[in-house]
Amino acid sequence: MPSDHEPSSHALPDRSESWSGNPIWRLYTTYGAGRRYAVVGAVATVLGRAFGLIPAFVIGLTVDAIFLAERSYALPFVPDRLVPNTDVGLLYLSIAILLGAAAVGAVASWVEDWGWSVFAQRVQRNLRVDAYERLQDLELAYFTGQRTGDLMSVLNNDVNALETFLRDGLSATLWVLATVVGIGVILVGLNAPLAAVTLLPIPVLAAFTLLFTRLIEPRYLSIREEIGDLNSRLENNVSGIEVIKSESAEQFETERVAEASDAYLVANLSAIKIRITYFPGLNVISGIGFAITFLVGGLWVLGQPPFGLTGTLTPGAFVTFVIYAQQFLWPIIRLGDAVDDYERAKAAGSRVQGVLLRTPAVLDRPDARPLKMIEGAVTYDAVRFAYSGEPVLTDVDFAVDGGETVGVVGPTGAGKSTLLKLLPRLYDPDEGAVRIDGQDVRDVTLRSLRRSVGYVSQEPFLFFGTVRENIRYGTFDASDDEVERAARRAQAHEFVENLPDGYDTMIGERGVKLSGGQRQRLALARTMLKDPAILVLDEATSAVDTETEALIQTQLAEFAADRTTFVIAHRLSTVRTADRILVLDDGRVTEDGTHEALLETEGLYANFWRVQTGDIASLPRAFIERALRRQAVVGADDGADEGRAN
Ligand SMILES: Nc1ncnc2c1ncn2[C@@H]1O[C@H](COP(=O)(O)OP(=O)(O)OP(=O)(O)O)[C@@H](O)[C@H]1O
Repeated sequence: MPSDHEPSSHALPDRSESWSGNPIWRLYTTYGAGRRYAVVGAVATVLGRAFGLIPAFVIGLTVDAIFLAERSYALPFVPDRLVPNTDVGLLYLSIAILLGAAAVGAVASWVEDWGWSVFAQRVQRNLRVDAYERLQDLELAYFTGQRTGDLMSVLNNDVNALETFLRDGLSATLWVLATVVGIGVILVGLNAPLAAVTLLPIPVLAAFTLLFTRLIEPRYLSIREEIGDLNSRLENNVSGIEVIKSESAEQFETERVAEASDAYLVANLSAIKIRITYFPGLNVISGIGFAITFLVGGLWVLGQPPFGLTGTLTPGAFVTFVIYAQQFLWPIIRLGDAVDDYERAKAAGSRVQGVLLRTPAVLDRPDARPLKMIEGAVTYDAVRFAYSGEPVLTDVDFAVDGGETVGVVGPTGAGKSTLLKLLPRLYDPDEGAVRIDGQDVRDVTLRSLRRSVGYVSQEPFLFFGTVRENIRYGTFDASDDEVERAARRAQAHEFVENLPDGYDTMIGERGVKLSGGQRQRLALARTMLKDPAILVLDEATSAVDTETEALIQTQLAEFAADRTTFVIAHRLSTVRTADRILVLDDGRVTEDGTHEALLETEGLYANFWRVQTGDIASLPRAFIERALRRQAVVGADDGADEGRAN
């Protein structure tokens, strides 16, 4: 079995492939590297089946040769000299063959399960790792447009459905084929016309199964969608449990979960109705087939063969026919299961493929080179950007010299975060270009770009793990001393030291045990440890108290002195000392200058300053009216931001 860290032995599927054709086949051709295990499983399946068919044949032979003396005891592939010449000796031989067949069958069954399971588990492992790798390569916009639960269900349920089919479905299909072919060959050898009667239900069963697949396929697709919905709801609620509790929304959420569960139930029931009709249908068809074999064979043994059939049918051969005809039932039910697994796997396969083959909107160009950082000058050149529809940034033009500290301020929703997310290519502009030291960020490798740009967001994400692991995240080779130094600079060291296990304290899945300000300081420490040439602080200290912020500012001033730094802030004291301040309003840079210069301009910045220094009385009427209008718009878009400053 592969270890957890076994490197994939296959290349990731080519994104430029066209995705027509059967998704399971495509996935098999890409991920079937462990098919030698499947081959072992397949050989064991066929061998097990061959030995499983021996008893019915030997019982028939024993009846005819020993009890009725109607034919000689002739075993295929066994020389006559090895066959005893007394009836009791022959009986012992029959029993020995039956026991031997059972023993070989048991060993074959073990090997069969082992081979198919190892094969399917390896496919599952590689497919999941690749699907995850491809998923995380996709652009940020893909994730914001998808629900987490949906993505989780692709990586979990869908990958598992494929594993189930490869483990059980494929082996069952082969098992059925081996059984039908094996029984067919033996029966034709014993009595061809009666064999034709016994095998008659097979085409009928095939047609019935085809009808089943047509009916069930769309239902399985909708089950997959509903389970995605349900997972999303559950995931969302577990993450938002604090809000649910504080808003006493338990009843409301239970109802929403019930609704999603109802939809899943309805989708499942619709498939179940088809499935539970299918299996009895199979039984009825094979039961009728069995009855016909019994009737024709029975009449024949009685010397009255119907339909003008001629020749003789010995009672022993009839017993063999009857046992085999009954044995059809199991393979057919297994076939039903296999078809069922196949349909689920096909629905799952097309969703997994959707992730595997999706081309990221933001990716390295074929000729991308590492970023050559010279002084860290940043230029935005006629940049336009929209998430979808409404433009968020319009004709943004500015140039920042290497080493400058630039404050970015503006009303909520003006596009400040968006503006700076274009720098590490979390999004690409629709028009214009963002350049670092003259190089378009789209022409350099993402890896080198993102190593050079440190982005500390307003709501930092902490991973489940220790404080140390969280600070070291991204700079995995940093020493403990370096981690501590970064924490000191971010004013995090003291509170970390006071945690129960200091730097080794485990923090919750999203750092829930830490305050907002503490989380921000850890995120800041993480970026300081990374030591990027360009630093973007997006409201990175907004949750920190003013006293701690003042301490952070002193450290930051030193840290930012020799690197280009952008500081997005609502609290203007945070950017007051910046070399330059850009004012963004409605997606455009409307003011650009030092704090003093902007105050003199008497524009938006000067009014913000008045608000923050409590000089409300001298605010121009137009500013207040505009702010009220903007609040109405932003409030309609995003109620959470309503109470913010500015
Ligand atoms: N992922 C997204 N998908 C779609 N629209 C978005 C997305 N992120 C932001 N927006 C929209 O883009 C606009 C600008 O958002 P942005 O976060 O850049 O503003 P901001 O100036 O940083 O605001 P704030 O001061 O409130 O943080 C807003 O109207 C917002 O609703």
